[in-house]
Amino acid sequence: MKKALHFGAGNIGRGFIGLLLHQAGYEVVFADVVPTLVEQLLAEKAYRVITLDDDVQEERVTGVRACLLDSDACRQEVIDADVITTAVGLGNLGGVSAVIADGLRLRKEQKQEAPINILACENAIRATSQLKERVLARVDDSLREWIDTHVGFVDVAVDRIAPNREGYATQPLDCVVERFFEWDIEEPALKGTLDIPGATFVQDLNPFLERKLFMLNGAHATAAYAGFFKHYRTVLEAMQDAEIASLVADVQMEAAEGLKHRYPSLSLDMLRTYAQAVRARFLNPHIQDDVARVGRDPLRKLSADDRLVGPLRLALAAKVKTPALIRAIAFGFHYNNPSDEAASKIQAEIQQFGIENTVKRITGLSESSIVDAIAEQYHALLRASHSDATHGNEV
Ligand SMILES: NC(=O)C1=CN([C@@H]2O[C@H](COP(=O)(O)OP(=O)(O)OC[C@H]3O[C@@H](n4cnc5c(N)ncnc54)[C@H](O)[C@@H]3O)[C@@H](O)[C@H]2O)C=CC1
Ligand SMILES: O=P(O)(O)OC[C@H]1O[C@](O)(CO)[C@@H](O)[C@@H]1O
Repeated sequence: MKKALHFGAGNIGRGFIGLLLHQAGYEVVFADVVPTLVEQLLAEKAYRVITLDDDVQEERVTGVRACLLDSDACRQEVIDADVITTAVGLGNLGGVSAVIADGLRLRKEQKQEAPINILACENAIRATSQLKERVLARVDDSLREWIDTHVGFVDVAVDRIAPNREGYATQPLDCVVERFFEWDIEEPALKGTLDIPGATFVQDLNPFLERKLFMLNGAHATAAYAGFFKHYRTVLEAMQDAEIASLVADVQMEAAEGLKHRYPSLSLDMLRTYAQAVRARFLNPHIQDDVARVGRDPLRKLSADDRLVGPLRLALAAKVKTPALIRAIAFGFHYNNPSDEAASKIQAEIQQFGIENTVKRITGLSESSIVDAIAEQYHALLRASHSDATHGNEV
C-alpha cells in the first residue's frame, strides 16, 4: 500500500487532504504538534468527515496513524513515504522543513531510490517552493544533489472551505467541510506519477493559484473584515448584508480585471462565473464560518503577495481602478480583534507609527497615492466606528 505522510491534522488536513489521499488508496499518517490530537488519532485510527450541504453526508477515513512532529518516529515515516503533504499554516513550515530534511537524509542513507513528491497545501503563493527553500537551506551539497533527482517539490492550489467544528462535530476527530473542492497540482514538477482521483493536474499553476487566492480568499477576507466591522459573527451573516456583498463582488471583479490582463488564458466571462460560484459558496446556509477564522492573521493576509495586496498590485499593473480593493485593505487594517495576535500587533503598530507607515511596512506598497487612499479609507472607518454606538456602522 502506498503511504502518505501529512503534516497538520487540522481542518483541511483531515477534512480534505487526508480524505482524498485515503480515497486514492494511500495509508495516511498524520504528523502534528498537538499531543492530544496525535493520541486520539492513534487510539481511534479513523475519523469522520461531515459534508455540510442540503443533504449532510458522512465519509470515514480509516486505517490512519499519527506521530508527533519533532520525533524520531516522524523522521522514520519519511523514509518509505510515497508522498508528503502539509496543511499547517504558512508560518509553521519552518519546523516541518527541519523534519523533512532529516527524513530525506535518512532516505538517502538507506538508499531509498523511489521518488517522493512533496506538496504544501497552504494558502499562499507557491508554498511548496517556499518549503523547498527551507529544506535546501538545511542540507549539504551531496544531499541537495540527491534531492534534485529523487524529490519532487510540487506547487499546488487547494480549495475547500473547512470551517471550525463547533456546532457540528460530536466526536473529537470529526471534521466538517463544504461539498466543493479543487486541488490543482502542477504536473511538470512531479517526480514519477501521482494518482489522486479528484485532483486536477495543470501545466502552469499560476493562473489557478492566483485566481483562487485573489478571487476566493481575497473576497473571503473582505467579507470577514467588513463583517467584523459591522459586528457580524459569521461570513454568512456578513454576505447577507447588501453593502458587504456588493463590496465583495467588486473586489472580485477588480481582481478579475488584473488576472485577465496577466493571464490571457483567463477570460472575464470565465472569471465572472467563477466569482458568482464563490459567492454562492459563502452563502451556503449550512456553514457557520466565523469571521475570526476567515480573517485570522491579518499580518499575513495584508502582506505583499497575499490575497488583498496581490490582486491590488495586479489590477494596478493592468491600469484598473481599485476602490473596492483599497476599501477591503482598509477594513483589514481596521480589524481590531483583540483575540487575534496579529491584528493586535497591527493596531499597536498603527498607534506607534501611524497608518501610512504601517501600511507601507506590512504591504510593501510605496506609491503614495495608493497608501494615502488606504489611509483615507481607514480614517473614514475609524470615524464611523466612533459614532457606531449611536448610529450603527455604514460600509
Ligand atoms: N480551512 C480551510 O478551509 C483551508 C485551509 N487551507 C490552508 O491549510 C492550512 C491549515 O489550515 P486549517 O486546517 O484550517 O488550520 P487548522 O488550525 O485547523 O490546522 C492546522 C494543524 O496544523 C498543526 N500544526 C501547526 N504547526 C505544525 C507543524 N509545524 N507541524 C505539524 N503540524 C502543525 C496544528 O496543530 C493543527 O492541527 C493553512 O495554511 C490554510 O491556509 C487551505 C484551504 C482551505
Ligand atoms: O487559511 P487562511 O489562509 O488563514 O485563510 C482562511 C481562508 O482559507 C480558507 O479556509 C480556505 O481557502 C478559506 O475558507 C478562507 O478564505
